[in-house]
Amino acid sequence: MTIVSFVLRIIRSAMPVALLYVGKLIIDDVIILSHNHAAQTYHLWQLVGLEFVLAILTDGLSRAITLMDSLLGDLFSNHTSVRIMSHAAMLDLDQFEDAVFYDKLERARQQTVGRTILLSQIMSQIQDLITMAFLAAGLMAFNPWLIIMLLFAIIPAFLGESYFNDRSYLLTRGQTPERRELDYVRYLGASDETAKEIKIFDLSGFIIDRFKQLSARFYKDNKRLSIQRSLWGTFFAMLGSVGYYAAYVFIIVGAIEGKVSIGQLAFLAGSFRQLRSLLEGILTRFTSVSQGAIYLSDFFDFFEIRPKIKLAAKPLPFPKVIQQGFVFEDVGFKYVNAERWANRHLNFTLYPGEKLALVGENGAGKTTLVKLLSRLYDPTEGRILLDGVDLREYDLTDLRLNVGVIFQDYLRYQMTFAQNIAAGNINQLHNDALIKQSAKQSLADLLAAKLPGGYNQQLGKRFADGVELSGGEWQKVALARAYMRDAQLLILDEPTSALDARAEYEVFQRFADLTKGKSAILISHRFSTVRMADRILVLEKGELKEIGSHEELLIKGGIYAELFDLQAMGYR
Ligand SMILES: Nc1ncnc2c1ncn2[C@@H]1O[C@H](COP(=O)(O)OP(=O)(O)OP(=O)(O)O)[C@@H](O)[C@H]1O
Repeated sequence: MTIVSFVLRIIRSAMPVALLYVGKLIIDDVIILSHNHAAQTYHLWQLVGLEFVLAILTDGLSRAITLMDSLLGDLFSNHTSVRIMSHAAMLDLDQFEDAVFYDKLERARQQTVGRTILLSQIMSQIQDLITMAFLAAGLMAFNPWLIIMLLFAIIPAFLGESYFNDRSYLLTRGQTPERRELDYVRYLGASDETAKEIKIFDLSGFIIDRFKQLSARFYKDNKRLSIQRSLWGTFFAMLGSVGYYAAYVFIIVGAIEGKVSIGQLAFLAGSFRQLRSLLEGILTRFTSVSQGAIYLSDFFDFFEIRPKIKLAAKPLPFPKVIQQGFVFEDVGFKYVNAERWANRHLNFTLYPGEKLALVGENGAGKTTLVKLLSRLYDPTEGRILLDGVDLREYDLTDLRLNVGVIFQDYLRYQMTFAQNIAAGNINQLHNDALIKQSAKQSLADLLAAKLPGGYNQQLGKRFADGVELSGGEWQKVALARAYMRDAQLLILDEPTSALDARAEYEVFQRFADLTKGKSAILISHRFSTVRMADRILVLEKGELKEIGSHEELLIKGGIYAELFDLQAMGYR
């Protein structure tokens, strides 16, 4: 389609000069005929017919080009969005936690909306330049000096435009973090997810003020540049006009002196008028094309970002049955921009079939440990072995299939009930039996029975006919995801925090049954849950402080015993 559009444009670019030239021939003919009434008019009517056909063709070509442009624009936009999503999916979690990365992502994303027309603009630019070349060739045939005069008239304008393009790009680029904040504030101010809290705390005034502050600053900076640009632009345009009119006068004088025919005068004057408006168009477009081109480098910058988690050159398949378990050897992890270690000096073994509970205060490093096990991050120091081999040697997809994690901040997909569960193993999206079985295991099946649409019920309030669930109900749905795959290690990060006491008890009874023979890690702040584990690992400030069974740790009388007593006291 791009090639067709290009060819059409080339043909279209020859049209103005052809029309003008036929016009010239017509005028010259009419003048001859007006002096000589006996002459044949057949040739004249042929020319008029030709001009008519050319005019219709010009119009048709323009429409075809516009159509192609809009279709190409849509395709381009869809294609780039897909590419951005696919590339983002390849990158690591910690890259998403980095502000510089977000700026790049944001700038790349802008390209899909703002720059879709770039391609058609470049093609229009080429088309107009070719038209100009045709028109200029006509002028050149008349007198080469005219072209040189015109060139001198337009060069300052081009230089001026590119200077301001650079400045405007630098300004916009510098504003990227604030623009993201602006978008975020706009989202806070008007979104279904934030409305409840914004109302309760009456935050709208605060948010609107922040928006006004940020947007006023942008406005001020942009205004200054726009005014400068416009003043200089006017000055350069005036210079240009002086050049055109000097050349124009030159031709008129030629006509008065009888050096050019009236037809030629009409042709040259027409060429001039067209050249002038073409140049204007080219200059304006030059601004957006060159801006587009500069912004395009951001687009490619984003695709330059490579994931840091290296895939093994010869990845090993995940063991069919884990033999020795996971061994942590002095594992430490520090987040990219953090001062503190989130995990440090971890030495322990998770045996096959073992149920291990992680306990520790907020920020002790429990979730981080789980992220290391599922290779969302690699350890900063030390290593994790699985059956004696470094986790990094295993095939990543295989590993993720075998290590199932339900995080505490799981997603509430605004999709159907069944799709929400199938998210746990999207290859089984159409396996209704498995979805139902998983729902049963997490107690979500009772919920499905109550929903008007059953398993096809749209969840969440964002789309039509959606039903909102309670916190605990969402949690049961998310929990069902864990049962969608036959993972050998199942990790639940505070999976029952929103469940009522009865549901929690039942969920764990089932969990214990369903994961018999498999390894599992539970993170919980509820000791009623924790004590069901074979062993408990107590973390403090990222380090392992105690490990053992509930009874052993109580006898030891350390941190675990203290925390347990504290909670038990609350129930007395
Ligand atoms: N994405 C991140 N970037 C930087 N630091 C982080 C990030 N996530 C967590 N941290 C820091 O790492 C430390 C451990 O966090 P982690 O989430 O592992 O704690 P946790 O034990 O799971 O806490 P909680 O019980 O509150 O869920 C915290 O001090 C936290 O500030």
